[in-house]
Amino acid sequence: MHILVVTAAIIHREDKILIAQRKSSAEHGLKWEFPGGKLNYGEDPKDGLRREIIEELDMEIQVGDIFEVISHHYGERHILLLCYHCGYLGQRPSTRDCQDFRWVTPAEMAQYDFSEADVPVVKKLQGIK
Ligand SMILES: Nc1nc2c([nH]c(=O)n2[C@H]2C[C@H](O)[C@@H](COP(=O)(O)OP(=O)(O)OP(=O)(O)O)O2)c(=O)[nH]1
Repeated sequence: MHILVVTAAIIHREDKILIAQRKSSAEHGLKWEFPGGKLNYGEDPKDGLRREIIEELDMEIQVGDIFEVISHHYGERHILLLCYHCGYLGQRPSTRDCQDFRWVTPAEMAQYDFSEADVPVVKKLQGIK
């Protein structure tokens, strides 16, 4: 048994945040999430997050301060989700390793089906934690 460390980016562009939809073939397929992924052994979390955003969206970001840390259990699977505020550097994202993406306001996130672990993150962004 071990904890899976996952980094996720809260990428701000004016009043909107980038959300991504998982591929239908992935676990939690078609759920919406904050883009990111699993941290590799020995990797700095901010470096890992920059790497994941390139792999997923083919885009460079500036990784800032931590926004929230979520400990969540999906059955036997325990994940530690590190969510960082990130700066948008102006590059257009692409669906390199995701189904879709959208720029949405925190209020608009209510219309999307997020992975369970993200629900408290969405609430915090909406200011209703
Ligand atoms: N990236 C990301 N993953 C999340 C979020 N919420 C959440 O429960 N997860 C879960 C889904 C997965 O079980 C795990 C992340 O795995 P992943 O499949 O995205 O990671 P990865 O890109 O490194 O995957 P892979 O190389 O193994 O295909 O964390 C979130 O907001 N962002």
